[in-house]
Amino acid sequence: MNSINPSQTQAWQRLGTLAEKYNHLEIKDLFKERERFERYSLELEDILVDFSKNRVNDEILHALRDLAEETKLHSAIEAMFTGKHINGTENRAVLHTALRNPSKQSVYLDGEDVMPEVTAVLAKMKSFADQINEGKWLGYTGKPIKSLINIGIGGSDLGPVMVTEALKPYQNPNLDVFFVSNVDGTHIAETLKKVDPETTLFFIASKTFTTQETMTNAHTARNWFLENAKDEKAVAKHFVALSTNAKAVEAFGIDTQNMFEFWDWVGGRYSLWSAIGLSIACAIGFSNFEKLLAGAHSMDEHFRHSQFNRNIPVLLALIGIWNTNFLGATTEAILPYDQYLHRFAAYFQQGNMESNGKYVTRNGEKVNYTTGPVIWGEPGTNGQHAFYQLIHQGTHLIPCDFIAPAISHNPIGDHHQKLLSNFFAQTEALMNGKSLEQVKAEMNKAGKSVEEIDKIAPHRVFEGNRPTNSILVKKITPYTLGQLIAMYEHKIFVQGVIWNIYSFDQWGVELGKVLANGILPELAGEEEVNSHDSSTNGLINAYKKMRKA
Ligand SMILES: O=P(O)(O)OC[C@H]1O[C@@](O)(CO)[C@@H](O)[C@@H]1O
Repeated sequence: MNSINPSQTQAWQRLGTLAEKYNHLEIKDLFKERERFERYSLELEDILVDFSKNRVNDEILHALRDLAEETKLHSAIEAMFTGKHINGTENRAVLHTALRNPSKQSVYLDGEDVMPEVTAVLAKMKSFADQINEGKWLGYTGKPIKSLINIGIGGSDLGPVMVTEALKPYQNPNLDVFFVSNVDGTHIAETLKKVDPETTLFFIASKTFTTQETMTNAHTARNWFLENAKDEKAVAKHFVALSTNAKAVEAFGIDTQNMFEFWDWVGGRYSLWSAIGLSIACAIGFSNFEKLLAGAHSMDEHFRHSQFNRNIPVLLALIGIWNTNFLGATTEAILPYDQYLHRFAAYFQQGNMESNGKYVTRNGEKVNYTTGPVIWGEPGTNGQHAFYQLIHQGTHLIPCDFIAPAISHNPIGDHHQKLLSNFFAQTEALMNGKSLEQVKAEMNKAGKSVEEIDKIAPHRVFEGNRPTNSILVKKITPYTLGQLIAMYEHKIFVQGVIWNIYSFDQWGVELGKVLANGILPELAGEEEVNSHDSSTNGLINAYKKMRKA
């Protein structure tokens, strides 16, 4: 993969000049062009992406596309889809796109077609999910499974949680699905209270099968189960493993027949399409899981074959780079106006921040520009009553992605229309704002005194000119959700290429874990700890003192 410092490209220099030239560019003024919405929005099947309410014009977009060309984005896209080892520090390919390749057309990795293995695992997942959904997978007392508990964390949890929540309308009503991720004993304790060991099946989801939280929870689950079942042989009916590490699975005591494998070329935060998605396939049925894959594949094809000026992930990525590197934004909000999508932003906290939260380039040098943004967000309209004050009148520039379905799964009265009126109004308000003159006229009309107007009016001014993208989806279905997730995956990929960083490793999560493993034994016993700085020593010793009191 090419390793070009973006800040040294002509396009980047040009963009810097344009940022000065258009320093006072007002989004609302750009709408003097009647066709702006038509020219600055794109559709892919039932998804409309409107990026017209951004501080970009044709000149800026042209320079952004030049940046994509100069940083060799085309060849980087092909390198990913064709199994090149683009995860440079781990010497791995990045082929989550092969997991959603319905044609089964060959995808070669180091000369070997990966599709036969992918197809075999999907077939095994289908067989298993069908047995669960048809009540044919029986527990140790002969009862069908009713409760599924996925034990995993990070990419082995966030994707299954987000998707099963987003697709709850498609969930088998005879199945309860739970997710345990936190090593805080409360998480598994509260979950086990809700289930019967005779009818519960555990998914131990871990790419490495070594993650401290997951293995701790898995052993707790196994002990709880055996306290009831008494017989080790019963484990095989109630535990399956989703992993790349057969040796560790066997050592844990799960029959490798009950292991659904995936591969090191599937990143954890890109793994919901793999065996990690088994809890999804069971919850919503395998045919819906296939639709999820098909939606993602549709976005893959769009991304791989569309010209950059008609390419949704590329344009979202480039506008994000304009906001981050030339307008100074450091965070991005994802605001789904859909309660079922309440874990969507959380999912892309890992997806984006664990991919592009990097400060060293692929050359091993420290970057001289900003890279991955902080991702956050909550469903609308709740966010409007929590943090929209800052988005509208704060000192931070916060680009927002507003997402909404045109059709609700729960059309109760006029609820959905009220939700959508807010969805449409917020981006309009963030763009247009409200001037001092408008505020004063309103207050004057309301009969406010001159003193009150002079005192209060400045606080009621909205500067506006705050950039947003609006993503309108006909309905959140397995297919459209697959498209949405893949859209963001590819946006993140494009930004990583342009920022010249490795988006598919996560060395930054290691140090804390190693230090925690060192502190763990120090917490036992009563002797004072003095092996750290005074703060860490002080905290540990205070903890010990509190426990004694
Ligand atoms: O699936 P596993 O191997 O248990 O890893 C869980 C998560 O832990 C990490 O923080 C890596 O250590 C994430 O990248 C990953 O998704």
